[in-house]
Amino acid sequence: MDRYLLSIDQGTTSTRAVLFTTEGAIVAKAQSEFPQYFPENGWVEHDPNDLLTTSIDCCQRVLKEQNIDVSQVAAMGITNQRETTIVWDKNTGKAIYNAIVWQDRRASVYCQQLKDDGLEPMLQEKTGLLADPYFSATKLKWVLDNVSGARQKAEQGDLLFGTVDTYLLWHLTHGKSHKTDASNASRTLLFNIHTQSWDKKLLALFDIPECMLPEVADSAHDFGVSEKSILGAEIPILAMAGDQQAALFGQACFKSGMAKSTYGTGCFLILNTGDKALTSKNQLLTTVAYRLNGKVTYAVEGSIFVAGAAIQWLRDGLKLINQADEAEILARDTPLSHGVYMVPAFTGLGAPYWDPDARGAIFGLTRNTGIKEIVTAGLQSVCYQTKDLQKSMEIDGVRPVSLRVDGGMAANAWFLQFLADILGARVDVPKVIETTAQGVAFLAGLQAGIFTSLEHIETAWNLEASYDPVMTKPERDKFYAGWKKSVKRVSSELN
Ligand SMILES: Nc1ncnc2c1ncn2[C@@H]1O[C@H](COP(=O)(O)OP(=O)(O)O)[C@@H](O)[C@H]1O
Ligand SMILES: O=P(O)(O)OC[C@H](O)CO
Repeated sequence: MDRYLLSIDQGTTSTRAVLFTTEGAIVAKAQSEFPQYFPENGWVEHDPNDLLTTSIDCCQRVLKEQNIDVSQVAAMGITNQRETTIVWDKNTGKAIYNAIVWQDRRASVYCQQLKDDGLEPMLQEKTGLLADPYFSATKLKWVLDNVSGARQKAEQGDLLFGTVDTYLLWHLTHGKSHKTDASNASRTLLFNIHTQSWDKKLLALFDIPECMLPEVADSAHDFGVSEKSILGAEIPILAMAGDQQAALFGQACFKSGMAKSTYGTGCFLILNTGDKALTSKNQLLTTVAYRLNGKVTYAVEGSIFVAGAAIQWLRDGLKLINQADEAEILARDTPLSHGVYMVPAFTGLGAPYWDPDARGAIFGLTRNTGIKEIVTAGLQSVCYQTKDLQKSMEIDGVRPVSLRVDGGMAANAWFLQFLADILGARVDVPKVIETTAQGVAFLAGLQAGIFTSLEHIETAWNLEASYDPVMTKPERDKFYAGWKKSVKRVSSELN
């Protein structure tokens, strides 16, 4: 009887369940979108129940459509949008407030205060992160400070905190397992990445009761079993990882110097630095890539908040295109000398600028500017932002030996060629671009003994296409100089 690995990939705009063979090939997938809530300017929320029900529904659909008996699923893994913060009552399982999404900027004033108080170097030293509202701690503090009765209940031990992995695990195991993995913990601003434990000084700073926090485990670990009533039989949950780290794993970037960049709603470039936790002097993040048998592999990360979302905005906001893939047709028909720059700082700027109050702009408009120039500038903005990250990594003394890409925008060949040109580096696309789901399936397979080693997993990664740079250096430098000038002009310091 065939056996399978099942992944839940709970993302920012949709949830997927992906079923893999025990060799790591995709058998089938199911996907569901859910509502986004924007209660105030800069706030982004999800209903936690939507995240749970879409996860269960996608698993049920994928198994049913393939007519697969649940007992054939050897193991499952959970990967998730990171940092998004949920607090729930452990007696009822009900969240006391909506999930506060990673993009949410409500804590920006508080974060500025942390910077003004000179606390950012200490935060960076312990956690590898910065004083930015992106991370969980300041969102969790907001819930405890603003939801009536929350702090008292938390102190009594009645409330639990989790990122989305933890929330799903707790519900799938009917409250039996309150755990996270080290890659997710490393995004909270509460976790000391050197000691691999919740940091007492940070818990005191943010005023977070330790009893709310999950136990932190390896990324491949026996997290519990899903309750029989949910999917028809118990399935061992053998892996959890933040989605970007899971993609690094799915891209088989196991050696120091290997990097991947995922182009979904945002873009996240992660470079494996092996057993060294590099402290960036250039505003990049240091993060746990994965932890196996207690051994931590670290990474540096550049996070860009708006990548594919810029194309979505051109489609849904400005209605300049009907479908995302039209962007490629328009770009192919646009001379590179068009002179338009778009800076999609819709929710501020992430790495390396970390300017939560910057807002977007389009520069260089003339009477000749039309739809195709603006759409092309949208695609190019994502390449320039990747260049910013590459430059920052170089200043920090690390240079990707190769860049493996994935995510929705990796379907756009024009974009990938311009990316290779602007980076002056080769860009590789794998055959399976569901690398996030694949990464956590690999991790679950490792724990189940289906994959015997990282070398074994490497054999399951296959190249689909490579893009080599053809642009000259003077041209590349000229385009990039135009971007740097534009990005300076959206800085919040000027507003
Ligand atoms: N051919 C394309 N060209 C440019 N952008 C695209 C293309 N296809 C999809 N996208 C963008 O990719 C994003 C979807 O990617 P996906 O990896 O599914 O995102 P997420 O997991 O963050 O929801 C959307 O923002 C969409 O605008
Ligand atoms: O849901 P995604 O794929 O946009 O990823 C979100 C990131 O994990 C946020 O840090």
